[in-house]
Amino acid sequence: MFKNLINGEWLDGAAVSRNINPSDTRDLVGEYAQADAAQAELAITAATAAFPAWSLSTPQQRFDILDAVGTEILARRAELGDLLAREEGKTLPEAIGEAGRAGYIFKFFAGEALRPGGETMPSVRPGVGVEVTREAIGVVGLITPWNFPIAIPAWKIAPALAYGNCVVFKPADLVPGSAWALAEILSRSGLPAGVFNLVMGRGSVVGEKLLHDPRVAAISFTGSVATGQKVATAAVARMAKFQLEMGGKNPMVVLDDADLGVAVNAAVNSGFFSTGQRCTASSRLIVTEGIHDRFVAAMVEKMKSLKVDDARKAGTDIGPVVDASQLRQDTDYLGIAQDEGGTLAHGGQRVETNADGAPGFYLTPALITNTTAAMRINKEEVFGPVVSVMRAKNYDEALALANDSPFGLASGIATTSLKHATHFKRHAQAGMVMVNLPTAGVDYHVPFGGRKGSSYGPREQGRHAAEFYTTVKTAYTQA
Ligand SMILES: NC(=O)C1=CN([C@@H]2O[C@H](COP(=O)(O)OP(=O)(O)OC[C@H]3O[C@@H](n4cnc5c(N)ncnc54)[C@H](OP(=O)(O)O)[C@@H]3O)[C@@H](O)[C@H]2O)C=CC1
Ligand SMILES: O=C(O)CCC(=O)C(=O)O
Repeated sequence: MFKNLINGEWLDGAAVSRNINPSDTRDLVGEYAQADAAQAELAITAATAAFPAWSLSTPQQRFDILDAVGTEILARRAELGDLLAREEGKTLPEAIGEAGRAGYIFKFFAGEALRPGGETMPSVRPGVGVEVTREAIGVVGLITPWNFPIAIPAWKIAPALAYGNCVVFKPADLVPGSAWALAEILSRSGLPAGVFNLVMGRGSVVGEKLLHDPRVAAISFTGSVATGQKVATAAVARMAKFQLEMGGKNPMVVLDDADLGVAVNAAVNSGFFSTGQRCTASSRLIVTEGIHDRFVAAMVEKMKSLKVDDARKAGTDIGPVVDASQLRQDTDYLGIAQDEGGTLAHGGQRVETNADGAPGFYLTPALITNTTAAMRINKEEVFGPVVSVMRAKNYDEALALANDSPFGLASGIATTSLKHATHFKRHAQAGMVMVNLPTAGVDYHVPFGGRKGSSYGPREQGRHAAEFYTTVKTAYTQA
């Protein structure tokens, strides 16, 4: 049984959760502790007690710890990637890549611990000096989703610690394995007891405790819009700082002048890789008249070559959906899209067993054509390997359709026109814009986040992470 880490000790939970491999549902990855509210309370108490000393730790101490954690993750990325692929279902190369990304994130924020910055300036009053510095905010509650079981925890935990905060980390119940492995590395890193706490357990129990405890100064959340709204309501009620990364309905515009191969590769990658379970996935393809039919035909040809199989098997392009509930959501939307008048051009078949006969949550990637902006398939996040195509008369209509969404995370365009690429970068209503690239698969050293219903609060990742994990102090001194 894998236990929770609270105040430097490994503790049994109040219950046990079974971590199941979605590629083969007979395979039990492990049994993991599930905390109750009392155990979450213990973790918050430990983090609160550890904060005064940790917030005053030196940049060297923080650098050494975070750098060592990054080094170990990178050295073990194949093993950590294997565990990740086994519990979440993304392919082994994707999972190893994600583990590597987590390692580099720790190294990036190790460096940031050495670059605290600050400003000094004269006051407008004679003889007075002004210093502007950043300080840690306190205990932060980190609530993460299942689709990036090690990278998202890393990009919340590493900056939190780098800037001197103490952490209570609640991973998604579906993927405790990667979270536990990361916590185990952190437990040997030299962090004082209580600075980092792992509290595996249900969102409705542990997550809710973090939202409502007045000692938790800030909440960083990634997950669904519905839960994000709960986080916001609870945090505002007690004036806690919060940051939300939620859904996307990311468009990719394909213009007549696009390189067909580039456009198809970008659309297949960002629509279907990681089984479409990325908030940055391109789920709306907006294609201009002159290339529409050639593009759809090339997409279908490419999709025929995609191998849907066990996530850890060599040659698999698309692993299973994460669980039965997400699979139901995906197939429900396939039905909704067709009922609304869309055409299932390819895929969308439920596959009960993989090539070796193992039962899993397999679904072949689906392309739905003849859709319009009014359809639910173009408004609501599916979070699976389901992509729709809309026709546009020209660039202007394509841009308008791309921006016609309650979400605004990532937006892409495939074009060889510098004029259109430049205009799109300026006018796409999204936090991230990609030209001739997939909308998914972002760098780890630059800001990540969106607009409208996708995100709320300061950006994550890169140097911008300091905005959330620190608070600004302005000090005046009369000489
Ligand atoms: N933007 C993104 O990256 C993601 C978007 N999604 C979207 O969300 C849909 C549903 O996925 P799901 O996993 O249910 O997403 P949730 O928003 O329910 O889960 C995200 C995290 O929030 C926790 N949580 C759940 N309820 C609460 C609560 N009341 N208070 C505090 N924390 C809570 C979850 O815990 P627990 O796991 O224990 O329930 C998990 O750790 C997907 O189909 C997809 O559309 C999902 C994942 C990532
Ligand atoms: O596309 C990426 O690299 C990141 C996606 C992500 O963070 C998410 O899906 O939650």
